[in-house]
Amino acid sequence: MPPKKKRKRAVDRPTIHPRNKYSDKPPDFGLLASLYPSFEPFVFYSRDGRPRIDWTDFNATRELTRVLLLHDHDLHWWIPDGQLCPTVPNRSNYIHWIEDLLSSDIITNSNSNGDGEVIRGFDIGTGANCIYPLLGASLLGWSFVGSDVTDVALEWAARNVKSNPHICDLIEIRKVDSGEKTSYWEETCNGQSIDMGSSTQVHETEAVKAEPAPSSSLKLHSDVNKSYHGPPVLLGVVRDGEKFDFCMCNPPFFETIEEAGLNPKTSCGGTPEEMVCPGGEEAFISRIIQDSVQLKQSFRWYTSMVGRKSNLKVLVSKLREVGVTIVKTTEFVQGQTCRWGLAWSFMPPARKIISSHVTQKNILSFTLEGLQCQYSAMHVLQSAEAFFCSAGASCKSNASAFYIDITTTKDHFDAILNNNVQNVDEPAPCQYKKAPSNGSGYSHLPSTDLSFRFSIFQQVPGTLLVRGSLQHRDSPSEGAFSLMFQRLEEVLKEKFCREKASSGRSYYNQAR
Ligand SMILES: C[S@@+](CC[C@H](N)C(=O)[O-])C[C@H]1O[C@@H](n2cnc3c(N)ncnc32)[C@H](O)[C@@H]1O
Repeated sequence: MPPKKKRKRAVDRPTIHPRNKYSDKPPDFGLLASLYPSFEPFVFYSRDGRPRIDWTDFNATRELTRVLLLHDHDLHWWIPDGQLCPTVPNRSNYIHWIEDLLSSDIITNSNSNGDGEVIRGFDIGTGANCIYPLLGASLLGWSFVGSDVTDVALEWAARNVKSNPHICDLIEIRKVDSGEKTSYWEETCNGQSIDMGSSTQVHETEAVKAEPAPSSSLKLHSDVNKSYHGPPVLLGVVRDGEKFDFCMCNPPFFETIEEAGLNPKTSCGGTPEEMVCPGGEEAFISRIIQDSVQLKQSFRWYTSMVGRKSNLKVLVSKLREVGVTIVKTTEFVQGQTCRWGLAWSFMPPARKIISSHVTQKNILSFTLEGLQCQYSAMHVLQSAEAFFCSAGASCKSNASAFYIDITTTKDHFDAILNNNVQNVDEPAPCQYKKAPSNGSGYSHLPSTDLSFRFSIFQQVPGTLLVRGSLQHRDSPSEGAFSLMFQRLEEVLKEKFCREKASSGRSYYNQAR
């Protein structure tokens, strides 16, 4: 019997972001107990002499969070009994991942305020604990809007902000109205609550109606998948003209409180309002996606935590359908549990993932960017096959590996290039000149058969890399191959891309 494949243990996986305060040194319960008498009763020593706490005791986990925020982050913090109690090292990982996204050069890297200074984030469902704004503001100086729906969350989030005068100017707590209107409610440093009045923006029902019919085909999925019927999430909460660098969310993961269950090994609290929403996290995050389709570049990055890998897959497919420019995922390992981070953007990419042409003559490639959402790689493969077959070439396709092996003769080339000549406005600066003869009019067409492989690769959602590779290196027919590939690029772009081929005849500038 072959040896069983060993499952990668959680221990082998990176569990903490390298910039996380606790990456080198986990919290020292013994030290904290000696410094904070209120924490001391919760610490006991196991047989190996190591200080421990009872993770099933809500009071112990809450006191640990309180002293960690105080000791390591200079933050004053508290939540009432039963509210969701965050673990500081885990929540910090999400903040640092966003920091990585913001500093990456994948998308245009300008600050939302245009002043290059304060990063502005939106925490969807900040909770009573208000943990992300508190950490983001104290660790990185970011400013936040933290939204929530429940009175207890709004009241305690505001208290937690007010208890920290050094960062309170950076955080606004915003009420999401689940009723007819969305009103804004801010807590200022001196404790005044300000009702900003009714929003002129659409409330939830209207927001749903306002979406264009196919709403980038999210409907396709929502018919079979879960849909959200709750208070507004982003649309109707974000104000007209507001810009953010990112949004983040630790969504209500579960559909029922029974499903949420009680993890017998820990007690982090969590009320039904915090943990549960109809349709669970899939529905909640799908709403964020729907809202992002409307809000587009109002946020540089949209992000959410995802609790289940199966949901992550569904959500990534939804994102592929709505034409985002980039999707990023990460894994957060938290003790024995795994969570995932999902991020997407509608900002233009700052750099090409791969250059649109490669330098080898016998391998050519181009990207199909801005693929219309109703098309997939399979459609492109089929069209390419039709393109070659209609010219009489012999095609052998492998649909599961997304390639076609093609053999063409001089006559096939003639057929393809003849068509090409009719559609090309400017002469291609290559060795093949239009000749005053019959057929394609091209001299130097291959005298022997030409075999090549046409392959398709998904780069990012909405972007395919199309590659053609000649079977024989240093073939004398490279030029003809290149011309034929140009023709194919035109045809595919014309058919599948929002921006048609005429706008990007980049192959003439092919670097060799
Ligand atoms: C799992 S808790 C997360 C709390 C906190 N961010 C954390 O990570 O510990 C989810 C929060 O989302 C809030 N929530 C539910 N629906 C919401 C909505 N439509 N808009 C804003 N917050 C919402 C809940 O009240 C709850 O506080």
